[in-house]
Amino acid sequence: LYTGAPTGTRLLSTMDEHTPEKVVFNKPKVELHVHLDGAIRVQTILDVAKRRQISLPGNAKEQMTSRIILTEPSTLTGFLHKFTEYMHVVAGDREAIKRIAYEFVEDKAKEGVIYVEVRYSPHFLANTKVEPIPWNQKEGDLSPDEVVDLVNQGLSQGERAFNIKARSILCCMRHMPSWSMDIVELCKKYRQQGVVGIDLAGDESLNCDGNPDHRKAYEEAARCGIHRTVHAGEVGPPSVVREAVEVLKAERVGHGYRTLEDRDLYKKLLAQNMHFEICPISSRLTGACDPDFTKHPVITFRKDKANYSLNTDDPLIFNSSLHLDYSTAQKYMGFTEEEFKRLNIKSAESCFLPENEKKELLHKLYDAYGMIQSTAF
Ligand SMILES: O=c1[nH]cnc2c1ncn2[C@@H]1O[C@H](CO)[C@@H](O)[C@H]1O
Repeated sequence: LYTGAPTGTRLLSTMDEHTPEKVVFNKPKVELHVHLDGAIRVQTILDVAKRRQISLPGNAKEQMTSRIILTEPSTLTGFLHKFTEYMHVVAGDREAIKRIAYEFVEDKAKEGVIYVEVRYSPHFLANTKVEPIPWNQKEGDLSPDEVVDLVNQGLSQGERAFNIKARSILCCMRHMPSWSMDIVELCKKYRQQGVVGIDLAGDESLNCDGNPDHRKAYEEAARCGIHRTVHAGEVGPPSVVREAVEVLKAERVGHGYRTLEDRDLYKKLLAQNMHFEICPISSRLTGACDPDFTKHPVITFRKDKANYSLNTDDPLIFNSSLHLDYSTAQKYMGFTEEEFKRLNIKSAESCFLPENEKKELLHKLYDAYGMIQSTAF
C-alpha cells in the first residue's frame, strides 16, 4: 500500500526534493493533461495576494500550503473545493495570469517536459462577461477572451525562455453549459496563438448527464477541426466515456479509468487506438481509484499496450510533480524504461499539434531515446 510521499516538501523547497536518483525517467517527456489553475506555485499565490492586499487565512507559506494540498484520498467534489482556497487571488488580475502561465512553462522545463498541453477555464479567471462572476469577485474589466490572450502571452514568453513547446486547451465546465459556446469560439479565435483543443472538466459525479449546450459546442469544434478531449470515467460510469467518444466525438479521454468496467467499450476503444490521459497521483487523491497503486487501472492499460499518457493533473493541490507520477508507476506498478519511452511516443502521436509539428516532436523523442525511427511501437 502506498503511504504517500512526504507532504509539503516540494512546495517548500521547489523541485529540489527530486534528486537525480529519484528521477526514474530522466529523458524528454510529453504531458497532455495538466490544469493551469491546478499548477500554480504557492509562492505566487502569496505574492499576488500581498500585492492586491487580499488577506488570506494563512499568510505563512506553510499555512497556505497545508490548506491547499490534499494529503489523503478524498472525493472529486472535495478535491474541486480546494480551488476556492486561492482562485479569488489570481482571478481578474492580468499580471498574475501571465505570470502563472510563464512560471508553469519554467516548472515543466525543469521536469524534462519538452511538449506540454495545459488546460484551464478562461471563465474561472475572468471578472467580466462571465455569468455568474466566479469566486465572489466584484465585477471588473477582465473578460474570458482577454484571459486567453494573457495566458497565450505568458506561455509563449515561457517557451522562448525555457526552450520547450507549450500549447493550451480551453475547458468547458460540466456545471456551466452556458459557457461552452464561448469556449469553442475562443478556440477558433486563438488557434493561431497556441490554443489547440477543447475539454470538458468539472464534477462528473454530480453532473454527468449529456447536455445539449456541451454537445453543440463539441459539434462546432468538430466541424472546425478543433481537437477534442473530455474528462470522462474518472469517477463517472463507463456510459460517460461512451458519450464522450460517440456523441462529443472526443479524440482523447481525460482519465477514463472506469472504461475498464465495460468490456465491450474498452475493447472498442483499444481497437480504435483511443488515447487515455492517465493521472496516477491524482486518481488516488480524488478517490477515483483504489488507493492501493498496485491495483491501478493503468496496469491493465499497460498490459494491453493501450495508448495512454502519464500526467500530473493538478500538481499544486496534490503537492506532486511529474517525477512523482513516474516514480510511482515504476515503484508500485512495475513500469520500465521501455514502457516510459513507449507511452511518451504514444502521447506525442496523440497530441493536438498539426502533423508537421507532431513529426518534429516524434523525431526529438526517437533521437533522445536512441531509437531508430522505423522501429516504432
Ligand atoms: O481531475 C479533475 N477532474 C475534473 N475537473 C478538474 C480536475 N482537475 C481540475 N478540474 C477542474 O478544471 C478546471 C479548469 O482547469 C479547474 O478549475 C477545476 O475545476
